[in-house]
Amino acid sequence: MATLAGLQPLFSFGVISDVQYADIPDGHSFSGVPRYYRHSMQVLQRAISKWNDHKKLQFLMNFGDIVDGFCPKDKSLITVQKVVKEFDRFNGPTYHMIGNHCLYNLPRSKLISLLNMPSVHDHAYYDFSPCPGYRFIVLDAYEISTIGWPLGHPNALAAMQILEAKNPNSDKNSPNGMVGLEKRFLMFNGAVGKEQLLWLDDVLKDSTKNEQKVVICCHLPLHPKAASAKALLWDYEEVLNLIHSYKCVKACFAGHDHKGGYTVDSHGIHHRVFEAALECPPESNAYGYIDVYHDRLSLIGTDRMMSTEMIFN
Ligand SMILES: Nc1ccn([C@@H]2O[C@H](COP(=O)(O)OP(=O)(O)OC[C@H](O)CO)[C@@H](O)[C@H]2O)c(=O)n1
Repeated sequence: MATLAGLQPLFSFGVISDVQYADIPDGHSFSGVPRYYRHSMQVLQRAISKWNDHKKLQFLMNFGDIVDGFCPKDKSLITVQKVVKEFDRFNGPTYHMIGNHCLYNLPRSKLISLLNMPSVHDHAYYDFSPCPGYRFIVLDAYEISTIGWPLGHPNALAAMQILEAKNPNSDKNSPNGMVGLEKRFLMFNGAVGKEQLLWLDDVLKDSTKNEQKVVICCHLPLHPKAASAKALLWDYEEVLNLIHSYKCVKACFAGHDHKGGYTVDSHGIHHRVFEAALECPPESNAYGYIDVYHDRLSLIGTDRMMSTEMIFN
């Protein structure tokens, strides 16, 4: 059936990021931005109701940081379960990503099962195809990371080596004295690493063979013009070089940089970073849904989540 705007979407899905719920009083970020730890649950509740009312959303994408690092650690498990239970009110599946705050609370293996991630070999990266012409790839931005791995794990050691080489501060969350894009080498960020890049290459090859358009989802932003340097994936350049060697990737979506952002890169790929639910003052919202067409993605945002029309080259 045709609408005023043209054809009906092929499918639609809901988006939300950085709920960072905790049953603790309001606070603020390290740089002083207000954070509403309890209210973020209400943002999610309102989002779920709206998404269910819509009736035609096929699935949800949650861009990570389901729980905040300040959540008392004896409450981590029940807090994550509480937020997952809220997502479960949606009449369809939710695809989750792991964020740094998730890993401050629980080990990754526990998160992978709690978040019901369709992972293979216990990885927090995976892909799925909601319709024959589209493929979604979910990256794990913390595969190489000092957080979330058991003590002495090779991936944690590799991450520490990177931080030692790139960040001169004793507090590796501090960007003091660091310049430009080098500021991304902070402990609250991470990298996808070589193994995941090889997997990504395989999935992009297969998507190309199957003539599928690809949407990449990652907790950490992949493009410096869509986010501040302090929020970027450590190996964002390797990921960009790889996806630029294919023509199938149409959009990259992320969270983590709470103010949100958007750019179209030199290869026509849309990079959209979603505004955080956590930083919505009482009664305001940050969630949306995306209508997917053959030639574009149309984000319809609520309140603080900016609507964005993403037309393909
Ligand atoms: N200069 C800093 C900044 C942060 N920290 C500590 O690092 C932890 C994570 O920081 P937080 O701002 O909570 O991380 P988010 O994932 O919510 O947000 C990402 C950024 O906005 C990206 O730009 C936390 O414990 C901070 O206190 C720090 O020590 N020093």
